[in-house]
Parts: sequence; structure tokens; C-alpha cells
Amino acid sequence: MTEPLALYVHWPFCVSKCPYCDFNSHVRESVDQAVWRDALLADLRHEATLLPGRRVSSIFFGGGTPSLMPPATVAAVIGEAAALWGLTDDCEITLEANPNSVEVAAFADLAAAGVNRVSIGVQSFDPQVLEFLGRAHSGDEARRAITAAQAHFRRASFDLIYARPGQGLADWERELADALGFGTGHLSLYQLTIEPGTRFATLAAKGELVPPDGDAAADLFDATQAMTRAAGLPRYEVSNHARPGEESRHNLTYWRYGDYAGVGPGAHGRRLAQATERHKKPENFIAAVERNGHGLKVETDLPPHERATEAMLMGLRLTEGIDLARIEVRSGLARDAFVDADAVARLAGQGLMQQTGDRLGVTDDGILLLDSILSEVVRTG
Ligand SMILES: C[S@@+](CC[C@H](N)C(=O)[O-])C[C@H]1O[C@@H](n2cnc3c(N)ncnc32)[C@H](O)[C@@H]1O
Ligand code: SF4
Repeated sequence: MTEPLALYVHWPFCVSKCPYCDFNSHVRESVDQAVWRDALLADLRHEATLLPGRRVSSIFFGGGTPSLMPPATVAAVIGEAAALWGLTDDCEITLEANPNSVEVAAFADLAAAGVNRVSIGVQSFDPQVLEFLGRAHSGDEARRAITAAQAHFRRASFDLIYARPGQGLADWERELADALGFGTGHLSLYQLTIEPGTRFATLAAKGELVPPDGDAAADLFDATQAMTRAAGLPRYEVSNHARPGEESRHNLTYWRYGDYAGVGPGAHGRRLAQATERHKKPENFIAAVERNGHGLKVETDLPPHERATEAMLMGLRLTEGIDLARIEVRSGLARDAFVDADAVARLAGQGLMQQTGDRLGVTDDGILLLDSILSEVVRTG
């Protein structure tokens, strides 16, 4: 029995570009909706020829701002995936939404198209912070969007960005309490990262934007863990929290090193020993589809060591950790080839990692040191 497949669909357009964002997102005066629908469907058909005989267990419309997609295009993509592969009975179909009123007005049609989970980019409820983050919505619109999402979709989640310049612990605790008050089963709580090439990176380089230092950020993180745990939404990944059973199944597939197909500009895909990457710039993607019938740019063979390393980098983000036996099967390598047992023993002694049988994980104390832990335990060959 083959494992089910996760499907990622990228929509690259946004109303405006946020100054912190380095996602593959673009502002365009107009988008030829018929061209984009046909291109995504063609790309999907091509993926299906490479990954036959699978059933799709999750679809994730990410962006960019996929809540700007015409619901008819969302329905067409879901319908094509169902026709090409078949969907599992409980297929999770998530769409990332911005909380602008126009997009919220489309929620009913998106639900009718088959979307059963939304992830809303709220970021903050505070008007000054929203302005600082360059967001095109108000705090009230964000509140209305969450409530509307809870009414229209089986599951709703939203994102907040914290550890912002000048943000104190009490401010964040208030904002998080407010967020938890909505009672969604899932929350994504990201610490602000300064991504190279963004407007925030330029400001930070000039000393005009100063994020909290490591200790202050750690205090914010610890408060986040305590409050979400008390509310019944513990962390299951570095930045993701869920009521048990409400985790994003789609993202769990990435972190558990499962197979996924990716269509649309810049989308990545991975199946056991191959990684795929599509043309990133919207215009190049459309030109590739017109030329070749699909947007695939490169397909790379993943050597065993790379598979094992990536599985560890992804899996150790999860509180459940990694299954060493599964990575041995997925990579064809014995565990000694990809994990340094001495380093694990040392870190376990310091309370930063824990191992039970084949399961190896990073503890709450270790998670903020994840990068240095990875550099110690992952054998890169
Ligand atoms: C693909 S993005 C956003 C989707 C949607 N367009 C939106 O803005 O709501 C997914 C999430 O990543 C987070 N994010 C993006 N850039 C970030 C950064 N530099 N630091 C922290 N979080 C970031 C935001 O919370 C955002 O909602
Ligand atoms: S954060 Fe979202 S809305 Fe803002 S530019 Fe990035 S993808 Fe677009």
C-alpha cells in the first residue's frame, strides 16, 4: 500500500508586499484568471503522470494570497486533483487567507468549492503594529475574518507574528490571550525573522529596526508555551500549536518527510528520492507551461545522505521528534551514518534531547537551540 500524497498549490499574487516577507509573492496590476486556471490545471496533470497510483490526503493552497483566487479556480483545482488521483475521504483542504473584507466575502464560495480549513494571516490585532508590518487590514477586520472562518469552515487557524521591535512581555501576553479567546483549534505563532532582501533587512542593516535580543525573545517564547499549554493548544512544532488531533496534516507530511507534489510558481515537491522545483517568477512559470505543458524547472535526485539529513532537519522541529527506523528505510542508510550517537547522549545529559527506542526529539529547553543542536547531531556524510 503506497503512502498518501500531499499536494501544494502556489498562488503568487498579493495586493501589496509586506516589508518582512520573502515568500514568492508579487503585486500585479491585473491577472489573467483564465490563463492562470489553465496553467495550474496543466501543471497538475503533469505531476499526476510522475506520481501515479496515489491518493491525495491533503491539499494546501499557499501564497502569496490564495484567498484572492477565484473560488471557481479553487474548485477546478480540487476537482482535477480528485479526477487525477482521487482524494481520501477525510482529505484536509487548506487555503491561506488574508483578513481583508473582500476576501472574507468569498469564504462561503471557497467552502462550497471544497476548502475545509483556512489559515488566516492576522499577524496582530494592534493598529500600529499592523501599520508597521505593512498590512492592508485592520484589527477589526482580522477579528471578523476569524469569526467568519469559524462559521464557514470545519477548521480555522490564524498566524501571529511576535518578538517584534519594542514588544514587551505584557503586551504579548495580552495579545496572545486575546487570540486564544477565539477558541480555534490551531494557531501559528512566529517570531519575527529578518529575511535577507526584504525592506526590514534594509532597515535592520541601518540600525533602524532592532528586534528583541535573545533573552527577551526567549522570555516571549516561554510565555507563549505556558499560555498555549494552559489553553489546551500545546506546541507540536517550533511555531505551531494545536489542540491534539487538530494539527495541520499537510504540514505534518512535510515534517515527517512524507511525499508531496507542488504545483504553481516556485512550488517544491518531493518524493522518496527526487526533489522537484518549478519556475518561480509568475511570468516565467506561465511561459514554461505554454512551452512545455508544465512549470517544472528541475528534478533532482536526492542522494541517501541528503534524504536522511533533510528528514532530520524537518523532523526535529516536531515535539514528537523523528523515527530513526523510518529514516533508515527512507534513506537506505544505517542510523550511524546520519546521527552522531555521542552528541545525542551528551545533549540528552544536558536535558536538551530525549530518546526512547527509535524516537529521538528535542526538549522544550532545547528547541530555541535547535540550529546548534542540529549542527551537533546530524552527520552530513
Ligand atoms: C505565506 S505567509 C502568508 C500568507 C498570507 N499572504 C498572509 O500574509 O496572511 C505565511 C505566514 O508566515 C508568517 N511570516 C512571513 N514572513 C515572516 C517573517 N519574516 N517573520 C515571521 N513570520 C513571517 C506570517 O505570519 C504569515 O502569515
Ligand atoms: S506576508 Fe502574505 S500578504 Fe504579505 S507579501 Fe507575504 S504573502 Fe503577501
